[in-house]
Amino acid sequence: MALIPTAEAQARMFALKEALPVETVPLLDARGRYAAGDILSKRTQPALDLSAMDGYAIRFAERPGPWTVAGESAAGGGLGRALAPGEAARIFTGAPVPEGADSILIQEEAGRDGDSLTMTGEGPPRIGAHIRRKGSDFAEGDILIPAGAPIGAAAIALAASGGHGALPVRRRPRVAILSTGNELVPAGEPTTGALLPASNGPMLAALLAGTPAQVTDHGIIRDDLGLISAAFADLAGGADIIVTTGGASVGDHDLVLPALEQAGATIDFWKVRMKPGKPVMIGTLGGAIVLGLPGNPVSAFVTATLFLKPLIAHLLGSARPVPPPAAARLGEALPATGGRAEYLRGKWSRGLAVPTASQDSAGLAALVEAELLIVRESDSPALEAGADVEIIPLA
Ligand SMILES: Nc1nc2c(c(=O)[nH]1)N[C@H]1C(S)=C(S)[C@@H](COP(=O)(O)OP(=O)(O)OC[C@H]3O[C@@H](n4cnc5c(N)ncnc54)[C@H](O)[C@@H]3O)O[C@H]1N2
Ligand code: MOO
Repeated sequence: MALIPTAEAQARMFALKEALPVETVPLLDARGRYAAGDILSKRTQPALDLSAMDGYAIRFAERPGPWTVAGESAAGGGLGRALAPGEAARIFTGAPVPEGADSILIQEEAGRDGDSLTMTGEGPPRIGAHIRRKGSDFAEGDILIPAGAPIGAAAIALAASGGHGALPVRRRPRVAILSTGNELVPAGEPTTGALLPASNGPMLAALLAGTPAQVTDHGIIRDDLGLISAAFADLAGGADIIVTTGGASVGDHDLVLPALEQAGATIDFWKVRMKPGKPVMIGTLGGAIVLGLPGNPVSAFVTATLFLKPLIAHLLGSARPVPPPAAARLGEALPATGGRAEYLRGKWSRGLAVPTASQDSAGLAALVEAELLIVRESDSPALEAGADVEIIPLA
C-alpha cells in the first residue's frame, strides 16, 4: 500500500465510522464531550433589567437629585412598584431595576439622610449606567452551544443559565488497548536480558484519561498470529476502538496486519507519510475501528496524538476533531525534510519553538520534555532560526 499524507489518513479514518449514538446526560457528565445538536436557550438572560452595582436606582434624566427613597430592591425580589417622579430606590447588585428608574447611583457616591438621597460625586457617567439590560447576555431561542462544539466549564455554565439541567451528547467511546511483543513485561515487574517494561499501554491510557473515553488496557500479547488474531476477535464486540502498539512494521514478528486479516478485519490503509509513525494502520473489525500504532514509544505517542485522540473526538461528534495547528517562530535552524512530513518534539524557549536535543523515536527521556510538536511538511526546504512554523501544542 502506498504511503498517504497525514490529513488524508485522518479524513479516511473519520469516514470509517459515524459519531456514536446520542444520549442525554446531566450537565457535569457532558464535560469534555460535544453538543449533539444546537443547544437553544429556554430563557432570556437577564430576564429583567438588573442592577450591576450596589447603590440607588434613580431617575437621573429628570434631575441631579435630591430624591426620596421609596423602598428597596434586592436580588431575587424587587421594589414591587414603579418609581414616581422625585423618587429613588435602594438597590443591590443583581436586583431588578424598578420601572421609572433610568440609572444606578453607586453607593460610594450617594449621601443619605433619612429618606433623602443626594449625589456626593459626579454621579452616573451616563443615563443607563450600571444597568444590565434584559436579554443583553442571550434571549430565549438563541443558540447557546452549536452542534459539534466542545462542552467545557463555560459551556456548562451557559447551558445551566439557559435553563438546561442535562444535555444531548454522544455516548462515551469504549477503547481497548493491546500491546504486542515477546520482549515486553508489565510495568513494575523485574526485567532480565532483552526484556523491557511495556510503557505504551500506560502511556495511551494516561493520554486518554482526560477524555470521556472508557479505556480498558488488555495488557501484553505475545507475537503469535493466532493469539493476536483471537484477541482481536474477542474485543471486536465490546469496543468502538481497538488500539494496538507494536508489530506494525514489516519484520517477521510484525504480526498485527496478518492477525487483523485473519480475524476478518478490513484494512483501509497502512503506512502514513509521516515521521515518526510511518507504520500506522487503520481498518474496521465488526463495529470497531482498529488503529495499529507503531511500537516505538515516541512513534506511539505522536500517532496517538494525531490519530487516536482525533478519532475519539470524531466519535463524540466534534465539529473539528483535528485541532488546528498554532503559529510559532523557530528558535533554531532546521534542515530540509525528506519524503515524509515530520513532527519534531519541541519545547518553548523564550517564546520560540525549539526541537528537543534527541528526535529518536524510541527516546522517552527526550519526549518527557516536549511541550509541542513542530510540524514540517514533506519535501520542504531548510528553515532559518526565526522562521514561522506550525506547531501542535501537547496538552
Ligand atoms: N525494514 C524496516 N524496518 C522498520 C521500518 C521499515 O519501514 N522497514 N519501520 C521502522 C519504523 S518507522 C518503526 S516506527 C518501527 C515500528 O515497528 P513496529 O510497530 O513493528 O514495532 P516493534 O517492532 O514491535 O517495536 C519497535 C520498538 O518498540 C518497542 N516497543 C514495542 N512495544 C512497546 C511497548 N508497549 N512499550 C515499550 N516499548 C515497546 C520494541 O521493543 C521495539 O524496540 O519499525 C521500524 N522498522
Ligand atoms: O517512523 Mo518510525 O515511527 O520512525 O519510528
